[in-house]
Amino acid sequence: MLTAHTVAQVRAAEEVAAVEQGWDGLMQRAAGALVGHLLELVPADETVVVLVGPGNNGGDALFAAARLLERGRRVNLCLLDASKAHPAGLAAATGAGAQVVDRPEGHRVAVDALFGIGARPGLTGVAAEWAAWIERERPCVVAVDVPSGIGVDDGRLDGPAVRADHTITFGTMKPGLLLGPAAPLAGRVTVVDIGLDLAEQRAVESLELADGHRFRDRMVPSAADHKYSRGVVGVRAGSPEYAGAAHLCVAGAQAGPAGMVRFVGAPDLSHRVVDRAPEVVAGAGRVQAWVVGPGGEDSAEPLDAALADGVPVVVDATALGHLPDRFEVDALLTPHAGELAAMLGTERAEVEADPLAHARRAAERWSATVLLKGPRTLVVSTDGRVRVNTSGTPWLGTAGAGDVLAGFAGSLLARGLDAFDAGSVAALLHGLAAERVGGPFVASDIARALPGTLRDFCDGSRLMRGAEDEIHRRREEGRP
Ligand SMILES: NC(=O)C1=CN([C@@H]2O[C@H](COP(=O)(O)OP(=O)(O)OC[C@H]3O[C@@H](n4cnc5c(N)ncnc54)[C@H](O)[C@@H]3O)[C@@H](O)[C@H]2O)[C@H](O)CC1
Ligand SMILES: [K+]
Repeated sequence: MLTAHTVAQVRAAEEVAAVEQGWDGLMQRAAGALVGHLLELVPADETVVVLVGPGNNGGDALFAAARLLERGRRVNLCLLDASKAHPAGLAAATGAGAQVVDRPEGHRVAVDALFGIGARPGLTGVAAEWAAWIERERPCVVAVDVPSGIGVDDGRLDGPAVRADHTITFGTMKPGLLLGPAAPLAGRVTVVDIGLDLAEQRAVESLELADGHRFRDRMVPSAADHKYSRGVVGVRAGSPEYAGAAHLCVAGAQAGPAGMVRFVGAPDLSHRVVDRAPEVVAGAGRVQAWVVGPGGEDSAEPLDAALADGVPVVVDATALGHLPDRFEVDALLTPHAGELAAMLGTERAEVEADPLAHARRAAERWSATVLLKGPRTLVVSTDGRVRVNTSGTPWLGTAGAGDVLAGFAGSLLARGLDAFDAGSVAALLHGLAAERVGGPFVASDIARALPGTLRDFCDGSRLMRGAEDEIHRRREEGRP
């Protein structure tokens, strides 16, 4: 599981680490880690330009520049404000032979050390000009700690920011490297250890395939299980206009760990669902969770009927327009940005600019877990926990993908996961299934890939196969 911490949490952990390592020690450790990655990332014959800001972020990079020069690399410096550049770092870099240049133009590799976690979002003046040069010329950019100018705690963009290919971040991920419009600006992120202890701090989390062991026992049936003990998931989805949504939601529900899918809808739609998926039981009956809304009629009735059962519920699409004042059951709301905007009476662009704040607001407002779909799907619980999903591909922007997701999440809920786990595991596996298929694909392909993805998640077999392959490769190459 990846974890990201806020600026305040990092600052507090730095204070503790500095008692042992000293502030200089911390900075040297950050610089050392940075050098190691730069030596790997930057071709030996390239001259690197380091964009140096006024704080410790610039300091990290100046000490790294000195060490690069000692290793025979060529480094130029662009100083945002020569009078404010970290004095000892600047002395070290220039002492090792770094040249100060006025402009970054002409370089093909840049290190972005303008601002780190001390930054306000949005660059101005010369820093904004240098960010514009990066946009225009697209040099390879390695960002130090964070791409300068992003909203570190929330992933907001408030004006220009640096677009990086790689980010070497210290001690922990930062929320802005994972979520919101800022996340894509970080490129590939590497977390390096500088001795910060954040283990006890609540983090923004991101599940990975390797986290299956946390959920395995709650999903894989035991020898004593039967279809009812595995959980029954009920689906109220589809309409004459959107019959396909019923099929896709059912397909998602069938791909999950529950033992049975029940479908409730108009008689001819029910017949069509059962014709296509003979394992489905049509008609009302006991369920452990409901999925309501995909392609459904714009009416309050399906959600009201589901809520009357008092079991957990996934609420999607049209049902999001008929929410109760507050949920009394464990509920997972699965809007995209447009739907969340409508729920909160705001604009889609507002939600896209600050997804975390809006998802939080809705979770509080309705006392429900909110899964906000997007390139980085967010899951926010009623008690403020946050998970961000990083799996998936842009091919997932395809009709019906959300119907499959809602059904699959419903199956996890029926199996006994709470809404936070069900939503975040569903988003992870939905994205991994998409990666597995490759794309282009249709939503049914995702539903078909989900059972194998779920199995790999639970038994770790793909990981083990990956590790075995790696061991085999190393042996063949005579490596340890
Ligand atoms: N504390 C340590 O010893 C360590 C820090 N590390 C690195 O340091 C940065 C954080 O450094 P800090 O000096 O606190 O802040 P910045 O370098 O990010 O910049 C602060 C400086 O810039 C001004 N400023 C901020 N935003 C803007 C803006 N948008 N436009 C103009 N000016 C801005 C602000 O007022 C300050 O004066 C951290 O990220 C690490 O890279 C290491 O981790 C080692 C330990
Ligand atoms: K930076």
